[in-house]
Amino acid sequence: MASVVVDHAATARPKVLIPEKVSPDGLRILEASLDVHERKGLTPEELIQVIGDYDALIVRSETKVTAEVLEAGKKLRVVARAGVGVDNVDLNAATKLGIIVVNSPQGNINAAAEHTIALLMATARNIGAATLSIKNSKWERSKFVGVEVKGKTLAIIGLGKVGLTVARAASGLGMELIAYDPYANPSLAAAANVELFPTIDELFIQADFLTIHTPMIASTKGLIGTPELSKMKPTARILNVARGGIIDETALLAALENGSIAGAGIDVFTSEPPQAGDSASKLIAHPNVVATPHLGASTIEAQENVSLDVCNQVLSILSGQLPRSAVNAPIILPEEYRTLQPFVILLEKMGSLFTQHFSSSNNAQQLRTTFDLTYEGSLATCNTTKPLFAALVKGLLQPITSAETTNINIVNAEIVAKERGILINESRSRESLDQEGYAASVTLRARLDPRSPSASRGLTAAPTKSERVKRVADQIITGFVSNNTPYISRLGRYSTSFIPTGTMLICKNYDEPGKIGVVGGRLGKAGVNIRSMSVAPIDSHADGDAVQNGKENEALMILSVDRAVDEDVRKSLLGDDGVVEASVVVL
Ligand SMILES: NC(=O)c1ccc[n+]([C@@H]2O[C@H](COP(=O)([O-])OP(=O)(O)OC[C@H]3O[C@@H](n4cnc5c(N)ncnc54)[C@H](O)[C@@H]3O)[C@@H](O)[C@H]2O)c1
Ligand SMILES: O=C(O)[C@H](O)COP(=O)(O)O
Repeated sequence: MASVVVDHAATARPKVLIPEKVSPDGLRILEASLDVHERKGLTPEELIQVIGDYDALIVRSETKVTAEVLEAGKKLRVVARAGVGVDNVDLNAATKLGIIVVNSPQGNINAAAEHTIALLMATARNIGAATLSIKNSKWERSKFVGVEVKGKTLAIIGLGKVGLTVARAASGLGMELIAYDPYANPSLAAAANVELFPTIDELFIQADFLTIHTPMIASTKGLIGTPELSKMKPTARILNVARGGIIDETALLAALENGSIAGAGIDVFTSEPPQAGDSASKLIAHPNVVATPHLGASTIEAQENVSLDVCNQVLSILSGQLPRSAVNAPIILPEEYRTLQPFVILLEKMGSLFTQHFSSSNNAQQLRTTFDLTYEGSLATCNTTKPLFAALVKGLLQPITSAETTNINIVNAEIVAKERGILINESRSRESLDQEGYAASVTLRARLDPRSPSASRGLTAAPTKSERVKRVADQIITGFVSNNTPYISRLGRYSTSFIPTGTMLICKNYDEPGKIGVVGGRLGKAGVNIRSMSVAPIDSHADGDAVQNGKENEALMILSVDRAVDEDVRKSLLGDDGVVEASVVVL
């Protein structure tokens, strides 16, 4: 058994870069544990120059988080989008680099919906043009006669979170609601008084007002062009608070100019900010257009919501916990989050314990191992175990690598494991754990792998069945969670119960009088205090052979100590008057 010395010297506080205006409510909660640098107005080149210093980046829609930025972010673990849309973040590059991208999919829904209603009313009553006129000292009452929305048909394309919120508000204004969304929930639509249409065409024909609330994806880019606009009533008005490019700006300008529609309320543009002479700026200049500079989410309340949401997620990720809304990772339901979170900690500890306790000095080679990971009890019914898998890979590699491992997460764990030659077979056992006093447990079992330990030790013959059985019996860790605290209940052939935390000394010995005193004395001499100690006997269910062979007095002594145990101190514990094996693990 080898000890692995891990340097746990205090590291600098993680740094977070915020190159845009993000509400201070969230930033305040970061300041307690992170160095928060607000640096507005960085050019793309400057961003690439400085990003290498940062562990986290928080942006809104203005910062282009390109592959170059992400690659330059050598320490970057999370990009947080304080809002919904992540079209300004190169998700593929982030995923490849193991950088988690999180967003806040709920925080600004109401703001976007209210802004849509504001543009709806503004286009109906010519608010923009009338304001401009009166500010120019004119009094043009007859020029700005509007229309009422009550009794009019509002056609909604995309009946998701914002679309439904708009529908509910418009229903309160007395509007008739129709929608097209092939993936909409019909009962939610019905509850909001929305008639769902199976095809989009009828919406163009019937709409007095048409509003778009889809994401900007391949199927929605240019969704509304000249053919669609030409089907609309000449009195119709169109709104876009979703994304620039869903309506073809050139086609919209032409439709306004030739009178095939009456007006438009636009918050989002193909290029932001629009450049002089481009299609967006020509559209904005049209007198029948009410335009806002991407203000859909710009309310104090929404900015507070998204800021708190993503800052909490940044904190979670930097402290090794699960993010709530990772965009480039499987979504974890809130109830699953509660179940999985303590097991994520447990799995990381089990992986780290495995490497430190069982590995030889040739660690990287040793880890080319096949593992069986078995989830028992309530964990067996979880929809996803990906975070647990990732936590295990992270734990296995943590003691032997540095920067690379800190970047292991649910996004890249499978790739990293594959690269390292670690194979993990996950399985579920639905056997009840009622007798055990806890609801779920996990067992990690190393399988003898023809590629690895034997070969690395220079054994040429194939392992015998008994060798295989022995290895399997030797290299097992079982853990469970009780009151949100992780416990190890089996370590190798020994049945135990300890909390895997801090520096631990694990000694194998024959349970004879005086051994504990020897270990305590030698540690004391080296200035190492024992915080707690437990003795783990051989698990007779797991290793009947050992019991039969008269080795039942073999036991593990597991000590939690208050400081690092140096290699010479560890060695001083070995010997006839001491213990048979000793490993130091830092968990
Ligand atoms: N202007 C702003 O500041 C602002 C603020 C918030 C959200 N948004 C944007 O609003 C849009 C909607 O956001 P959300 O939170 O409601 O998203 P969402 O995912 O909840 O809803 C989108 C809906 O569009 C539907 N959809 C997808 N493809 C479609 C298609 N081809 N035809 C019809 N429907 C389709 C989906 O089924 C889904 O129901 C997004 O583009 C988002 O980025 C803008
Ligand atoms: O996607 C979003 O959340 C909105 O478009 C808001 O973008 P913003 O944070 O840049 O205002």
